[in-house]
Amino acid sequence: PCKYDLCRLTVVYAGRKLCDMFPCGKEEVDQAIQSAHAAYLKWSKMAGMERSRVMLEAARIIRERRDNIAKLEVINNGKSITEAQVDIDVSWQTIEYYAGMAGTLAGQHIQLPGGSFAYTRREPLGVCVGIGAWNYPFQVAVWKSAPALACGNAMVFKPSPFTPVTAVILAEIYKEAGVPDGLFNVVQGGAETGALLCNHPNVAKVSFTGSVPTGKKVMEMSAKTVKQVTLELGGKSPLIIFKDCELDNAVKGALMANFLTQGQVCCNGTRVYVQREILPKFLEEVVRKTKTIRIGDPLLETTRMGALITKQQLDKVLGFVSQAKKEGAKVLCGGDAFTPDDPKLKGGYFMSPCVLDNCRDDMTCVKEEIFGPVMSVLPFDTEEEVLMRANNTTFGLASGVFTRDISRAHRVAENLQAGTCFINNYNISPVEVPFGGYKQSGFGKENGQVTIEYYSQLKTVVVEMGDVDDYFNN
Ligand SMILES: NC(=O)c1ccc[n+]([C@@H]2O[C@H](COP(=O)([O-])OP(=O)(O)OC[C@H]3O[C@@H](n4cnc5c(N)ncnc54)[C@H](O)[C@@H]3O)[C@@H](O)[C@H]2O)c1
Ligand SMILES: C[N+](C)(C)CCCC=O
Repeated sequence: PCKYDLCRLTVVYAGRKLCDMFPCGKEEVDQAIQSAHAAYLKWSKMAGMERSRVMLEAARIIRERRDNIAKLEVINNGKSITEAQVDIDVSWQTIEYYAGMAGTLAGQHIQLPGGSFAYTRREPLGVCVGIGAWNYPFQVAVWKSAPALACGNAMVFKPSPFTPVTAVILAEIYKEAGVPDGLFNVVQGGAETGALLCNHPNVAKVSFTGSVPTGKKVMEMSAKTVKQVTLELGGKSPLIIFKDCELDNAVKGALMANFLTQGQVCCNGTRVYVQREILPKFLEEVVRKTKTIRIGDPLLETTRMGALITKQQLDKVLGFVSQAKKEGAKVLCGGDAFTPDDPKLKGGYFMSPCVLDNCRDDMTCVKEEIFGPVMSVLPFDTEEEVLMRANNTTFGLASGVFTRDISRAHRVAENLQAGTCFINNYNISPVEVPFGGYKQSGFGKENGQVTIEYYSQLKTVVVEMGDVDDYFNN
């Protein structure tokens, strides 16, 4: 019998049981870390170019099996197949990108007096832990493992217990591509398994994606053995739409900022500030487009919105809508549980995407991360005012601005307190571009060249070419 979390976690899809999953306890976590360490000793001694070749093979396999993995991701998570395909494409691109970087990792040569010199070596950290959320299960596992492996580390990854499936597929692919056994290990489980990883003395780093409260706990546990930490946490990001914008793009951008993955996206721009003069037109268009979003079977190519992750999450999101109404918001569309016609989907956790008008900054729906398809719209008058309101939050993951005024766009981007600012689009994050939060949305980055620094450490080697000073006998 397992004493960790629930003895048996039942994973459901469309209200039906998908599989039973047994959370890993201390023994399994120890084994995973031990075997990862053994693999690390081999992998870290390989040349960057050798690691690169193995990673490129993993990317090739993912690309070849893209449609199959995407289907599994839909069943794992409930998002639409077209979104899942993008996630898998982003994933093999990420592995290719860091494979390319593996062969370029290098130090510096520093000339010192008398022919002496120093050099730096960029070295791996050791066994890194990745802990993932459920909204981008495969992609999050890749965003963490690709830079980690490129730098010569091993990784033990724990997916969310709600989406245990596709991280295992990734582990199988890495193995098939030729990484040493144990280099990328998956352990299953929830909070207690996660805590075992964060408290483990042989773990060098934890890269965590999840909520702010859990992120704080991860940081606290990691501090005990001074592990490095990357925290990719939640958000309540502002999207600012000025009256001089190209309205059609701003409306499409607001949908991109709110409704991908059923609104369960960390960087979503859920506080939509619209300049008062264009508010009626914006609302008319955004509601018209929201009402036509096709909700239903996520495995169909025509579907644009699938099911939320759990009944509990659906109830939580519907609760936010009820609370918003009580606090004076007006529901312009959606906000209800949705039952598709297809009988096999009856037990799924579908919801109609919701647009809320009459919102104020002090409302719960405007202050708290909902993590569901709910857009709160707020009017504003001036740039100065909207910047102050947009920044009045403890979160700082992302932000967006729509305007045709190029100076205004860059000035607003400079003054928004967030890790990313999208100008005239939203939720665009190719692998070359660093992604990460400000304030309580976390620290450290994923993607881009800079992430190499979060998975490696710099050793300085100082070389004396002359004699040692006789300082103590002079
Ligand atoms: N910034 C980003 O890149 C990003 C991306 C995706 C999701 N998120 C955030 O994640 C949240 C939603 O995901 P969630 O509900 O899975 O978050 P969560 O914090 O509940 O769980 C995240 C992960 O942490 C594990 N966990 C829970 N308690 C733990 C503990 N005490 N010690 C160690 N691990 C523990 C969970 O099992 C899961 O794997 C949202 O707030 C969202 O904004 C952020
Ligand atoms: C790919 N997106 C849409 C930028 C989401 C990144 C992961 C956050 O939840």
